[in-house]
Amino acid sequence: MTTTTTSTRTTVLDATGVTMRFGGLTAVRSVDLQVSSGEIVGLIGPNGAGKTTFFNCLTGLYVPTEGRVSYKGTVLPPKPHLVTQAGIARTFQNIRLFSNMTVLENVLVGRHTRTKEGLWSALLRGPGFKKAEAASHERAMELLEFIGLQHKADHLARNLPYGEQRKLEIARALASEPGLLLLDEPTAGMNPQETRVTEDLVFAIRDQGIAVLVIEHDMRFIFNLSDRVACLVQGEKLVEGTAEVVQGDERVIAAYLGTPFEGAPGAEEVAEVEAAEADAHGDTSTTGSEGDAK
Ligand SMILES: Nc1ncnc2c1ncn2[C@@H]1O[C@H](COP(=O)(O)OP(=O)(O)OP(=O)(O)O)[C@@H](O)[C@H]1O
Repeated sequence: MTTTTTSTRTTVLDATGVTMRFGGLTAVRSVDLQVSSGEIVGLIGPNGAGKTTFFNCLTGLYVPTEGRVSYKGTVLPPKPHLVTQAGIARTFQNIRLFSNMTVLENVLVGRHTRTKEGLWSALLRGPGFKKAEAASHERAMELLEFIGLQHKADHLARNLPYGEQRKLEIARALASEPGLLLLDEPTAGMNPQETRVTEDLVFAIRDQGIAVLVIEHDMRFIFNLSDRVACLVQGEKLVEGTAEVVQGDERVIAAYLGTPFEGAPGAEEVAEVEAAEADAHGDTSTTGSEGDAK
């Protein structure tokens, strides 16, 4: 359902009650998240909180055990290529470039969901195909210019420095002309200078009308960047709000420091396990544990 959230903004992504279980482990538990056009939303949480699993549910890599994911009012089919076709593109935590292809070819690969020319047209290399090929090439070069890598168009991807490989992944994702871009730890492994450049790049992407949802562990980066931040802890959304709200929430601080807090996700289960362990050791006291809420 596409709803107007402010005067001009519309809901691009609407995830409702998304739950993902792997056997006995609930990696994501009943998470709701909306992203509107023109917005940058940050997704934070300690290691293992379920952030990437949630991304995988949004992009069709996983079929959520429960819940629903809609893009611009249409429920998404759980197939990655159909999700890309619908308008959601992503990058991965671990860079997934075609290392033996050139920089330009990597971006061209990202355009395949937007080229209409079929197999026969490609094999016969007719005028329709040549025209489409030229248009794709032009668009790919524009994107390389946008990320500042046009001068390396014919370099092999594997020869790029790490920071540039991350940028190339973003260009490849943009080549599919998304309305929503999901970035999974875009500054991982970057130095502070590269991180600043990436921050400007994400703002520029947003200014082109693309909504952005970004997972990051670099708190300065995420709080500078995001209009709104959601924090996952043990698969549950603990809090969502502006940088000030989330930064000031004691539960978020506690979750990062591993300090237990009242009502923490999983706290009941931890208490049960502790009680069972204490019973097994013939100890009647269940207190005294300094274990975290994980
Ligand atoms: N395919 C899978 N099968 C079984 N368990 C999984 C699978 N994928 C993720 N998990 C588990 O789900 C939980 C959440 O993992 P996930 O990678 O989503 O966390 P994360 O918040 O992205 O962590 P990080 O910040 O370290 O990347 C972890 O306990 C992880 O081991």
